[in-house]
Parts: sequence; C-alpha cells; structure tokens
Amino acid sequence: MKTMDARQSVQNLAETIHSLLGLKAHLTSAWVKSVCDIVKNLPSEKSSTDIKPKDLETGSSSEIKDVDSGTDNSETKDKIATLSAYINQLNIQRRQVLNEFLDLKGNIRVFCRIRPIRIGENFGHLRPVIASDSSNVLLKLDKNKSKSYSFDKIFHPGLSQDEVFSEVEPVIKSVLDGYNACIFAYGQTGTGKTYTMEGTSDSPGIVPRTIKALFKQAVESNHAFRISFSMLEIYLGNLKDLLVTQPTKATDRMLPCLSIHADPKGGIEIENLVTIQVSDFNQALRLYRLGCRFRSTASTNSNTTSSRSHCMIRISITCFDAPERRRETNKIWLVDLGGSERVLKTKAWGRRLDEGKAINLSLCALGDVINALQRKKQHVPYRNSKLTQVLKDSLGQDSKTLMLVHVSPKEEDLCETICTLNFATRVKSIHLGHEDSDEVREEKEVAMRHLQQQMKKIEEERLRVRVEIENLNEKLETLTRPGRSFQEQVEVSHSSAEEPLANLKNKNKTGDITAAPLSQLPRFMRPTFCSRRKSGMNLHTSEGKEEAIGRRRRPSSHRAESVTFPVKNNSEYNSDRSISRSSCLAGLNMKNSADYETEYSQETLDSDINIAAFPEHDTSQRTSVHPRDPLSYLEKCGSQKTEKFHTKKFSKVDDWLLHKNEPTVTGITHRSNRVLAIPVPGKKHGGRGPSTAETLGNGNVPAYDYTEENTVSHNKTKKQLDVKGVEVPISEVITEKPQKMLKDLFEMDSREDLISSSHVIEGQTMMEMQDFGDSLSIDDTTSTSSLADIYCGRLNQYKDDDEMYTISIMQPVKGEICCPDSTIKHGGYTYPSESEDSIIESKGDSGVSFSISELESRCRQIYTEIDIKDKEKKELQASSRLSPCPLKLRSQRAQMNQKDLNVPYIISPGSTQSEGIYCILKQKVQILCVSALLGLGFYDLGFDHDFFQGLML
Ligand SMILES: Nc1ncnc2c1ncn2[C@@H]1O[C@H](COP(=O)(O)OP(=O)(O)OP(=O)(O)O)[C@@H](O)[C@H]1O
Repeated sequence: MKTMDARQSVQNLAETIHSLLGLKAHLTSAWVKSVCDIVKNLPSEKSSTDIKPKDLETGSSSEIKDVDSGTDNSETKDKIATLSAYINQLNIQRRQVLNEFLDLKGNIRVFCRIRPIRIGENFGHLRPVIASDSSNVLLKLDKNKSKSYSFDKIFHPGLSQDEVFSEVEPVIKSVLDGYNACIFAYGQTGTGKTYTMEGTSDSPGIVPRTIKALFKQAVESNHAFRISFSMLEIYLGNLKDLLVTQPTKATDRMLPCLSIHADPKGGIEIENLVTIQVSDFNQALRLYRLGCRFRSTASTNSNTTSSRSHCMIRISITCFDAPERRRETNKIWLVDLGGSERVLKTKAWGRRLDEGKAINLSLCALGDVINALQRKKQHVPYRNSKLTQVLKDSLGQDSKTLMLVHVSPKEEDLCETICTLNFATRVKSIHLGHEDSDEVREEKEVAMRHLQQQMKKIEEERLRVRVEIENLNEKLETLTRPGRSFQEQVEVSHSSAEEPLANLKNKNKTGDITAAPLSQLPRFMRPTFCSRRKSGMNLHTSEGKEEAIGRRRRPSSHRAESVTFPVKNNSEYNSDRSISRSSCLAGLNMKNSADYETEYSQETLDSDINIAAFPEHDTSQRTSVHPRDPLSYLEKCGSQKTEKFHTKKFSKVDDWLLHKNEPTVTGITHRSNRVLAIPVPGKKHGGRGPSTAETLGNGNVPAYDYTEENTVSHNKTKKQLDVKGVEVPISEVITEKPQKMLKDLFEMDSREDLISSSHVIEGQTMMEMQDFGDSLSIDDTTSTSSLADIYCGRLNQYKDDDEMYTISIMQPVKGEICCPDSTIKHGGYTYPSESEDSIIESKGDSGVSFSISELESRCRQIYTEIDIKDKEKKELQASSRLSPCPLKLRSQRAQMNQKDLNVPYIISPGSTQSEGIYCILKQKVQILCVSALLGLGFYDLGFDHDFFQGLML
C-alpha cells in the first residue's frame, strides 16, 4: 500500500511539474530544472535502474561496469535504461560546464581574421597588419609607430577554415543548450567575410559547418530536436526573404511584407519570413544554396563579387522534452554583413553608392547599439536599423555573440583596417565592461583550462556510454522483434524524461531527428491542455486528435511550422514593429495584416485541396497555387498524425525547391531562371554562388555535394547532370528556353538554312558561341532565334581553350538598360521605386559581363551580313526595305549613342509578301518585341506613329 502511495505521488508530482512547465514563464528555469532533477532521482519502480548520485559524480557506476555480464533480456533492458538516464545526467553536466566556460570567455567574443595576400597583390612597403600572437594583432601605422589590438583569437592568413570553425564550435554547442546566438562576419569590403561564412566547395565556411555540427550534436544528444531554416537579406535597409522568389513583373504576385515583431520579453520574430523545417544536413544546405542564389552582389572596384546587403541565416531549434534547456525554442543567426567601404575610395555611384551608404549606415547603427550596451545605457537604439532590430535578442546579454572581424593585409587599406579594429575593440569591451587586471585574467584562464578538461572527460564518458548502449541495443535487436530496437519499446514505459538514445540512433539512420511522437514520451512529459495553451505549443497527439490551439489565433502566415516562437496576440506586441518596404512593393495589393492572414488561411485550404487532389509530381494542374503553398502543405502535414507528418515532411524541402522551378505555377519569374552563373575558375571562389550544376537554368538545386571529406573540384562541375539526368557540359551556353511566342515570331523568318545547331534540353536552349579576342562574336550560323535568345537577355556562357567566361546579360524589361560602366545592368521594371531593389544581380550572377553596345553592334553586324547575303541571293532592293528604324533609348548613354543603335529591319527575303501591310506589320511587331525586351519604351521607338501609318498603307 505504501509503495502504491509512493508511486501515485511520484506520478502526481510529474503531472504537476508538467503543468507548471506550461506556466514556466512565471518560474525561473533554475527552479524547473531543480524540480526535474528531483523527479529524475526519485526511486522508480525498478530499483535496479537507480543511479546513486555518488556514481554519477565519479562517472562510474558499478552497474554500468558490469552491464555486459547480463544475459537475461530484461536485465539488459534495465541496464540500457540505466545508461540512458546516466547519459542524460552527463548531458546536464556538460551543459553546466560549457556554460561556465562560455561565461568566463564572455558573452560576446571577437575574433580577427587577416586575409591572405592574393597572387599579384602587394602588401605595400609597410606590411601593416601582423598577427603577433594568437590573441594580439600589431598594426604598423608608419615606420616608427605601431598599435596593438587584442582579441579573443587572431586567425593569421595561413589558418584554415577548419581551425576557424574549431573556435566557433562552443557557441554552436550552447545553441543546443537553448541559448540564442549570433555569429557575424564584419569587415571592409573584399576582406573575406563571405569566404569565412560561406566558404568554397573545397573548404566550406562557418554556415555549412554550423549546420552540420548542429545536426551532429542534436543526434548525439539524448533529445529530439526540431530544426528550421530561414534566410533573408537586408538590402538598402529592407528585409528580403531569400527563400522565396521576388516578383519581377507587375503581374507577379506581391509577396507579403516581412515585419519585425518584438514580444514583451524581448524575443524577436519576423512575420512572414519563410521558415522551413529541415530533417538533415543536406536539406538545410540545399535551402542555404537556394538562398545564396538570390543574394544581392555586384562588381565593385574593391571586389568583383561584392555583397551588397547583409545576408542573415536563421536556424531555429525547438526541443520540448528538455526542461533543462535555456529556452524551448531558440535560434542562431549567421550573418554575413555587407562590407564597410569608403565611397570615395570605391568610387561607387548610382545604385552601388546607395548600397554602400545603406550598409555603412546599418553598420553604424550596429556600432551604436553595441556602444549603448557597453555603457549599459538605459536606451539601446535598436530601432535605428533593421539589422539591429532583427538581432536584438541575439546581441549581448543572455545570448552568445561571436564577431569575426576581417581585415585586409594591404597598406592601402590601412585606414579601413584601423576603423575595423576600433569597431571590434568597442564590441569586445561589452563583455568585459572594463579591462581585467592580469591577475584576474590569469585566474580566468586557469578556471577555463580546468573547465575544458572537465568537459573533455564528460565527452569521453558520454562516448563510452553511447557505445555501450549501441552494443546492447544491437544485441537486443537480434533477440527481440527485428526492425524495432528495444529502446523504442523501452522509451514508452521508461520513466525518464529523456528520449532514449536508441530511438535517436534509429532516426539518425534516416537523417531524421525531428521531434519524436509525443506518444513516445513518458506521460508526465506530455503537455497538459493547459500548458499547451499557455506556451502556445502546437503538438500532436498520437491519437491524431485535433491539435491544441495556442493562445494566439493569428495564423503563422509564412511560417512553415508553428514551432518557432511562442505565439502572441497582436495586442501583446509592442510598438516595435516594422515593415519591409521592399517586400511590400509600395503597398500594391497591400492589405492590413489581418487581411493577409485571412487570405492566407484561405489559400492554405485551397492549396491543400489542390495538393490532395493532384498527385505530388503533377504540379501542372495546380494552377492556382500560391508561392507559399509548400509551406501551407507543411502546415497541413504538421496537423496530421505524427507518423504521417514524419513521412511527408521529409519531401517538403524537395517540394519547396522543386516549386522554384515552376514559374508558371507560381506566376513568378524565377530570377535565377533569367540569369545563370557559372563560376570562373581563378577569378572568384566557387562558394560565391551556385555552380552550373546547381542552377541548370531551371532553378533546381541539387543535393548538396560537398563535405569536408568529399570535395568537388572545379573540373567536376564541367559536366553535370540536369534534373532529368541528361548530361550538360557547361562549356555550352545555357540559356532558358525563350518565350514561345517570341521564338515563334522569329521563326516566321524563312532563313531555315541559318538555323544553328541550337538544341533544347528540357526547357533549356543550348547555344554555342565563339570567342574572338575580347569581344563576343556570334558566327554566321547563329540563328535568328538564337539572336532572339540574346535579345531576351538570357545568360550565356561560352568557353575557349584557356578560360571560361561568364557573360551575364540581365533580362532587360522596361526602363533603363544601360549603365555607365561597361557592365550590363538590369533594367528596373516600372515598379514603384521601393521595389527596385528586388531586381538586382543575384549572388551567382556575377562574372564577365558584356556591354550592351558590344552585343548590339555584334548582333547588328550579323544581321547586316545575313541581309547582305540575302540581298545577293535574292537581288532584293535592300535600300527600300532595310531602311533603319531609329531606336531611342531612355538611358543617358543610349541617347549619346543613339545614332549608332539603328537596328536594321529583319525581313523575310524568301517571302513573297515582302511588301505591303503584312510585311510592315511583321517588321513592326518584330522590332517591337526586340525593343521591348531590350527595355525600350514603345513610344520612344516611335512605334505609335509608324505603326498607325503602316496600318494605313
Ligand atoms: N582566408 C582566405 N583564404 C583564401 N581566400 C580568401 C580568404 N579571404 C578572402 N579570400 C578571397 O578574397 C576574395 C574576397 O573575399 P570575399 O568575397 O569573401 O570578401 P567580402 O569581405 O565578403 O567582400 P564584400 O564585403 O565585398 O562582399 C575572394 O576571392 C576570396 O576567395
């Protein structure tokens, strides 16, 4: 009877604790943790699973040692359970030690990386930046004067990405422990920020490594994590989601605004930011690559592929069954800041100047925030820039912040280097508050060394126990039902709050480490209805009952899963809310947020019906699918039974990526369908943008194909398979298949003999070009349809024996087409001005660009040559028919060269109707199409006048 009572009380206690967990906002985490510890250490039904505290302290249990001696199944099961509990205790110990360690190091750490000198570059006479030791950098100001800066770590130019990441790793660990974190790369333009964050295929940077480490550590831990991925950029002060295609035409559907919310507790959420749950490293990496393709880059005097925005990757982590974590949901931001630059030096102007100014302004705001934090001011000016608003809950205080400052080794960059190092010093002093004395510093170092040793011991012990559990599991699996590990059976009845390891191991085999079904959790760990309401958790019951509705009734809009942040009622948000103008496209189709949400929830239903009605692969029928549909689908999956959820969601990242290939479905032109980028070996690092294989003209992002062990050389990218498995050699020009109507129009031309070897592979027209010297030439075999391709503004790439070039021709639509430099820039579509920023070169677009005039003159030449041949053949009176039509361009340069830009009429020599209304009409329509695609205005062409005159003939 007594035993029964004791059991009952333990059970009740567990329930009580769980209810309290739902109300834990009012409790300290330390309290919850200590109560949980008490529960875990209470005697359970099976006394054999008890772990004496003494054993845990020493890390050696007599029961653990003789665990192999057990021959009986049930005894082995008990021992596995014991080991599971033991490993949980080790996890807790490890967290505590790591936290102490990081606290000693400071919640903001600053590293400095010195870029290596490139081939052909000079340090200058001074050789100004020298890493004097692992934490000091010496800056030579002149021959006699130098200044020393000290940081947490200095990475001298020779250090590898591996070595850099090893210093970053502790922060990643604390993210698993529930801390918010932010790792950002700061520095002058061209100093290697993107190299550090993104890396190359040969030496991946911090972002891919972090994702990998997070998944690895999540698997190794004894908990079930749910990991979500988002990516945005702040361009010209506006937020832009990098996982969704930006509208490029007036007819494209407007994207919802990204708005920043701050809850009363200071947590930041970005409404409408796409958040996709990822199950493994590859999925996350594919999304990352997708996002990288949409980044805004441009060629500047300092860097051929300069980032013109702040690129921010958010990885959210949720774990419901680990009360000892700092938060149920936390996040890490990985930020590649735009490069600070002196506009006088870079000589930027126009848009580049605006971009530079916007970057500098937001970096200033970051500095101000840091300064205010440092001085412990009451008011921290977070609201001065979007960057600081977004990072508000991840800077200083309770979060772990790591800043990687990048400096150039060159003398000519000395001024910028001083500015950068001063900035970094300001940041560094946040956590110090004041400079520590030598004694204090030494004490700290001793303590840190001690903690490191402790951590190492714990890690080793953890590994040992894991191996033991694995062995026991294997043994049991052969004894018990095949295909299902004992751990799975144990965990249902196991009274531990932790998910058993074997289950995680099994998940690991499929790469799926997301939340385990709640039914597998011990009963007392399952949330009560009350706690779910309170915490806004969106959990599913094993019985497939309707999910508990959180306090917030507002749909989570673009969020793929409602796993991210505690949902709040609108009224609970404070006024710290901002809306990205770029996303709003000047308020076209703008509705208030409530309207949006309503609309979205309806669309979710529509799309769900669509998806249910049509097979997953048959996307062609989903005509009304909104770009957000994959997410809607995810949400729908999320509300289904857990097993279904698990099987479905795995394919959802693929679905999301695949969805990008369907501009007709979404009604949005995929920007990278317009422009492909092929890395130029030796000109820039491959990590800058996707390789040909990644884009292949259809927006498909292939599986992530590099690892630290298995790297892909540039050569490998010379032949890639497309989506359908067809080999696509990248030496050929890859363009998107032109719009059918336009192509048809040009094919009305009867010069069949001139049709080149253009061939089509699954929506991509392959076109060969020849390279004559420095300029682009198109040989006589180039068909008019291929010329149409050029005029359509597709990216073409060609290759000669020595070098591979990338020719990027941004698709001109309306508006300006010319830029003062020799690079073709996109024309701004006649969007409201706020939207223009959505149409800039994407990260992967850069490469060798040709001027429009070069291209035009070559094309004109071809036309002329063709026409001369035709004239000889047909003895036509060229003068009467080839009367040039004066083109008027809007841009300054175009106006300057106006007289040179007379494009001859394209005529049909074989046509019997070479005169009269048909011919004129055809000519007009052809010119109209070509010119419109070149971004010329109809009126500027004089089309209205001529056209009507022609009609009257
Ligand atoms: N540690 C390094 N090792 C090798 N190459 C490097 C390193 N750091 C930078 N580079 C090279 O320097 C060039 C410029 O680097 P990167 O584009 O990363 O600079 P950035 O700071 O991101 O510039 P921006 O702010 O303009 O975007 C690249 O070609 C890159 O490969």
